[in-house]
Amino acid sequence: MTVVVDVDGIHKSYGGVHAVRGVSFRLAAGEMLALIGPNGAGKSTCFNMLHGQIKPDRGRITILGRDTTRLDPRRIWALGVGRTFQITATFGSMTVIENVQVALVSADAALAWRLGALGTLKRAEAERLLALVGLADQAGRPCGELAYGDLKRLELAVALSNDPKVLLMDEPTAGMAPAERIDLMRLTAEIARERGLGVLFTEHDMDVVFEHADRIMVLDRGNLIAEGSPTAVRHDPKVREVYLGGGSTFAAETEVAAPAPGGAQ
Ligand SMILES: Nc1ncnc2c1ncn2[C@@H]1O[C@H](COP(=O)(O)OP(=O)(O)OP(=O)(O)O)[C@@H](O)[C@H]1O
Repeated sequence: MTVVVDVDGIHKSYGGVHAVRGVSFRLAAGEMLALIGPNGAGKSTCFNMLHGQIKPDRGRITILGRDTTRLDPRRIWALGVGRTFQITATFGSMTVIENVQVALVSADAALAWRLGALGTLKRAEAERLLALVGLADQAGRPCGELAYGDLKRLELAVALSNDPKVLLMDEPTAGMAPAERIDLMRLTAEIARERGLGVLFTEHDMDVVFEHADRIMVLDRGNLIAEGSPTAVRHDPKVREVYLGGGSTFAAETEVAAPAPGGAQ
């Protein structure tokens, strides 16, 4: 097993709030690893530490063999870490393919686009990425006209533009219709397996999690309370307690204890 991310005892507090308490885990190449937990469990804080937006108070993060604990997001991205956002971050006034071209050539290309000179720059590579995510026929449309599900696919293409070995997806399917969610994560899982890409994702939709994660980690109030296969996590008493025993805050997520239709067993 090739370990692409190795997290060792990371902590983060905000004043008196212990957002993340001593979390450790590993992500392997080609693995789909889900990080779940109720609201406020610490998922976003973990993500933000992994991609460098915030620094842990303690602990160590190693990505692709490099200590990234104190690196800024740009340096982490340059190592081969792709990222998608909860809220899509595309340029609405550019065409679909221009968004990917800009990602492929980064800062210089944004200037080229403003000068109207993006032209054929990285066009073939951008076309390949659009084909990979099923958007080849949308390439010339203004990005602002895309349906939300297609925007999410475009974001995936943009995230893959630096040929990452690690992909961090913070609630990738937020705001999507249920069928689109399953499609996006199926596509992501296929790409992950083909390219040996390690994918860490947070997700509130338990059908998506149980259908597509190879392994699931459960956070509760900053602590990693369970970790294992979807079957093991589904039957873990601590997880059931967190999702079912905690009262109304967890009501929206009670599906965790119910068999996911067609989900992994
Ligand atoms: N910048 C901040 N300042 C103060 N407290 C914060 C900050 N960011 C997060 N917290 C607190 O840390 C805890 C963990 O928050 P975090 O956003 O990581 O949880 P989460 O699992 O991602 O929640 P959600 O599912 O609602 O996005 C919460 O109690 C939150 O209020």
